[in-house]
Amino acid sequence: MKIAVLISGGVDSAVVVHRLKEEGHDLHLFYIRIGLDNGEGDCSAEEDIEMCRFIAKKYGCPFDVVSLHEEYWDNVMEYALRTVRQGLTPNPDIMCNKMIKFGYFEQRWGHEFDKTATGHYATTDTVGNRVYLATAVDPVKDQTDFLARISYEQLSHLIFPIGDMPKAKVRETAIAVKMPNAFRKDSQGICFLGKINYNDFIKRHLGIKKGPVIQLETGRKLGEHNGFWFHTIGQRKGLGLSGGPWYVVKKNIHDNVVYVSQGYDTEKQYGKTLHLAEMHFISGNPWADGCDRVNITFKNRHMPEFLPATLSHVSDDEYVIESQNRVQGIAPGQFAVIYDAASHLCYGSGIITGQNIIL
Ligand SMILES: Nc1ncnc2c1ncn2[C@@H]1O[C@H](COP(=O)(O)OP(=O)(O)OP(=O)(O)O)[C@@H](O)[C@H]1O
Repeated sequence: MKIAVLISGGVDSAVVVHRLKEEGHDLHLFYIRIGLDNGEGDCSAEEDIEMCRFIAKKYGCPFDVVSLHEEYWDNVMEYALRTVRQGLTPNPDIMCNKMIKFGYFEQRWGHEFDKTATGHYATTDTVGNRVYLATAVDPVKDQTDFLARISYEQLSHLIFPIGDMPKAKVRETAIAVKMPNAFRKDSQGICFLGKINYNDFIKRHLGIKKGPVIQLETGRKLGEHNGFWFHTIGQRKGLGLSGGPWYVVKKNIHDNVVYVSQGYDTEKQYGKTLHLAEMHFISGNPWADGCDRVNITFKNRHMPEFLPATLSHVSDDEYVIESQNRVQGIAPGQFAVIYDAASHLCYGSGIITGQNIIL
């Protein structure tokens, strides 16, 4: 098969190259440049590209560096800043996969190949005659949540050659074949948060606007913040308050107020009901005959646990998740990713809406 391989210079995609080459495929490697404005966050790119060159040479594969810098800025960054400005919590990694890696890349280069491969920890499964996104063998490394917004067409063209390997095995393989990046640290989310100082970035684009930090239960002013856009529901660190722990539990965007609640066990930071809009099912709605309290599992952020719950379709654009257990930090704007009850198939995702943000 002719396969385009997206490589980052990291160990996972390097092992993808090794595996596919061993299977005898015809590979073309691509590194995507996604620097931010002013080159922000792109300092490691040259080092990464050198690593990719080395891997391409080692395996005798053609290698290209392609730029999607502007597309990244116009789509992912624009979305992230717009979302933060609205007081919501964005997920740039999800958008980067949908719009950049599997959007523009596919349109311009990937479509010329039989498949596009990445080092994501995910698998696919066929049920009936439809392909579904499915979870990785290594539940801690599973990255299906970052892929939960891609289209069926995108999914159909993708393969995830290391999704059936535990991370430890990936590293062992890299060491065994003397991959120069075998001991490289894992990156944390590709696109944005892992590479730059998030607060500096937000400050540069949205500025500073002082406002009060108020204890929700008592209405007492505890301090000042620099703008609601620096704070997200469920946040604990970076509030600068003594006598904590303090959690952000509510925001008033209109008046620039951040509400906090004290203590590990404060009920205010938990909820069991999540309201979702803009539901997207990757391989079509699995409950086309009706979705009323069907058993599912879900994630409301990137984390190893799959939370048991039920899902109901309550109106045209609204779905509701009722979680069995209380969920910490339900942040509007974030994606709730929907899995089957066995946490095997990833059906898609909806965007969390909520009452803890006053517009
Ligand atoms: N700049 C890039 N250019 C091309 N492909 C990329 C780039 N960044 C990430 N990828 C692809 O997306 C996959 C997932 O990226 P992520 O940063 O989450 O990976 P990771 O688990 O640290 O993997 P790796 O060890 O390969 O970097 C990578 O394995 C790679 O296939």
